[in-house]
Parts: sequence; C-alpha cells; structure tokens
Amino acid sequence: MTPVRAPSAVREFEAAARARLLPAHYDYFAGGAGEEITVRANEAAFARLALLPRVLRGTGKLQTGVTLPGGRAAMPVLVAPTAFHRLAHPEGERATARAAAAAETVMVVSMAATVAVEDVAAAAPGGTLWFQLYIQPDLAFTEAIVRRAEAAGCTALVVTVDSPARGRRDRDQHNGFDDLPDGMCCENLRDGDRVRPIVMSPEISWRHVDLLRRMTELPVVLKGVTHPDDARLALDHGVAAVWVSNHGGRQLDTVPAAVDLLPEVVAAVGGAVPVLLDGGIRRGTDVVKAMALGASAVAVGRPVIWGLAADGERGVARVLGLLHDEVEHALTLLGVASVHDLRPGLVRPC
Ligand SMILES: Cc1cc2nc3c(=O)[nH]c(=O)nc-3n(C[C@H](O)[C@H](O)[C@H](O)COP(=O)(O)O)c2cc1C
Ligand SMILES: CCCCCCCCCCCCCCC(=O)C(=O)O
Repeated sequence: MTPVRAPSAVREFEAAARARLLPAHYDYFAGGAGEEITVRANEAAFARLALLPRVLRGTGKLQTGVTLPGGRAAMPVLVAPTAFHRLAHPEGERATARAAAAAETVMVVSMAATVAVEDVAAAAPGGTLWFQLYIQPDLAFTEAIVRRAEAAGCTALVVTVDSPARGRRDRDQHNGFDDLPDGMCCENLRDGDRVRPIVMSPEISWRHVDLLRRMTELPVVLKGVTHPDDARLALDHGVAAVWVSNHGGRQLDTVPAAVDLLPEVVAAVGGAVPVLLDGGIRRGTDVVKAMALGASAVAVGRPVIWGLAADGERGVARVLGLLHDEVEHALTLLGVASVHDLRPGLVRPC
C-alpha cells in the first residue's frame, strides 16, 4: 500500500482542510467578494514576478528575524487576523497561538476570534500577540475592547480600515452562512451577559484613528491600506506601521493584487514606518519577493486556517515551519544572507 504522506507544501494543506471542513465553512474560509477576481489576482501576481539570483556571495548563516513596532519575530511571516478558528478546529485560536509562539512569530488575534483574547494569551504564554480591531461606533465599547487586549498582553493594535461595510460574498450567500453554530460566538464582543454584533461602520474616519491613538499607548498598525495617498495620511496620523492588504480579496472585488500595490505604498511611506503586506502568500519565494519590493514582513491568512483544519496546532506549526524553511532556501539560492538585504533589483516582472 502507498503510504499517505504529510503535506510538503502549503497548498497541499488546503486539500486536507477541505476534506475535513463542512462545505459551507470551507467556502467561508476560501472565498472572497463578488467574482473573486482579487482573490485570484493576489496569488497570480506573485507568479508574474521572477527572482534574479546573485552568485558567489558566500552568504553563510542566514538571518530571517525582523523587529516590528509590536515586538520581534524570528521569521518575517506573521499570522494574519482571521475570524472563527473554532470552525476549523475545536481548539480554535488556542491551537493557532501555540503554533505561532513555537515558531516565534506574531499572531494577530482577530476581534472576531471564537476564543477570548485572554484565553488565547493564556494558551501560549511567551507568545507575541497583537490584537485586530474594527473600530466600533460605540467608542466606549471600543475602549473596553482595547483595555481587554492591553490587559491580555497584546503588544500592538491592528486597526482594519478596509471594512466600512461587510464584503458581499456570493459563496456565503449561496450557502446561507450567516450565523455561527450554537455554542460559538465572537468572544471578544462579550459585554456583560450579552455578545454584541461586530459593526462595520461607514462612519469610521481618520478622526477615529486619532481617538484610538489617544486611547492607548500601544502602537497602532493600519491594516487594509491600498492607496499611496492613504499611506501618507496614515503617517500624518501617527501610525506605527502600514499594512498593505485587500483583505485577501474578501471586501471590494477587483482591487488590484496586494503585491502590485506594494511599491507605490513603500515609496509613499519612504521608510518612515514599517510596511507589512498580506494576500496570496503561499511560498517562501512569495515572502522574499514581497520583502525585496519593500515589505518589512508579510502575513498569511488562509494558509494558517488550512493547517489548523488539517491538523490543529501541528498543522499550523507545519505551515509556518514550511514557510520558514522555504524563505531560508530562497535566500540561499538568491545569494542573500539576510531578509534585510533583499532589494528590488532581485525581482523582475515576467
Ligand atoms: C477566513 C478569513 C477570515 C478573516 N478574518 C479577518 C478578520 O477578522 N479581521 C481582519 O482584519 N482580516 C481578516 N481576514 C483577512 C486576513 O487578515 C488577511 O488580510 C487575508 O487573509 C490575507 O490573504 P491570504 O488569505 O491570501 O493570506 C480574514 C481572512 C480570511 C480568509
Ligand atoms: C460571514 C459569516 C457570518 C457568520 C456570522 C457571525 C456574524 C459576525 C460578523 C463578524 C464578521 C467578522 C469578519 C471577519 C472577516 O474579516 C472576514 O471574514 O474576512
């Protein structure tokens, strides 16, 4: 009998995850807005970028660690905030946090997590957690959530700004997926003995970013920036990092691929703060391409979900381990010793 081999590439985890998930839950995780043009574009854009190696550089020991406003990570791949991990695995965000801590990378805990941020932190002592926030129009409630994130030990706030409304996701509408199963809720939205809904409000503006900055000492990272003018405004409003993202193609369909937007945002930021990027990263080569184009670090959303659904904490650990190994391998073959030495000249359109 042919032995069943463990997935040896991130993409293989998706098939393993799909086999375990309810179809409607798989669709929620995999899908995107509208025609899913942006979902596909994110990955396709990396395939259109070629790497141009240097030779005989004697690189020796490799350096993959990065220092970011919310702390240090041993690898330049962070865990992007994604909702509802308990749909993927009974341990949910606890399992993800343990794997991220073991990989010595940052986990960004979603405001829509199905495990409370305090319990995520307790599951992975020593891990680095950031907290993702949709600013709620009820500012007193927003402040209460911020205080919980601070008290749980989160070291940065990631404010998602690409969601003044929920994305229109055809797969979810088709599947009638509009509620969580009994016994599951957005635990960070508890308010006394009720759970509030997450409000995605078109009223949120730069004024709210200023209010938030006054509310907390934590560094504020703005996630979902795509326009270079907004990157410049973000600097004016004192953010600690800019995160280029189209929400994995789940909000406005037909936004360009995230990596195609990166160079203009990097130019606009001009080195003032780190620039992060997510969307379509599936290989170590994708990571080095994004960093060569100016990202200080990247994040992965769906790959972590696939690892979690496939094999819980072990699956997430394997996904992060594969990406780390692939980054090191790509650096070696590129003739680059450190992720900090990646430069645009190593990447060409093809
Ligand atoms: C299932 C799922 C849930 C998500 N939930 C959130 C969320 O709660 N908050 C947020 O800011 N972004 C959320 N995102 C967007 C991710 O943070 C990230 O931008 C995106 O997944 C990156 O693309 P990738 O999946 O191709 O790596 C979610 C993405 C997915 C796939
Ligand atoms: C679309 C699924 C609905 C499940 C019911 C729960 C309703 C809460 C809505 C919270 C939205 C969380 C957003 C997560 C996210 O950013 C994303 O899916 O992308």
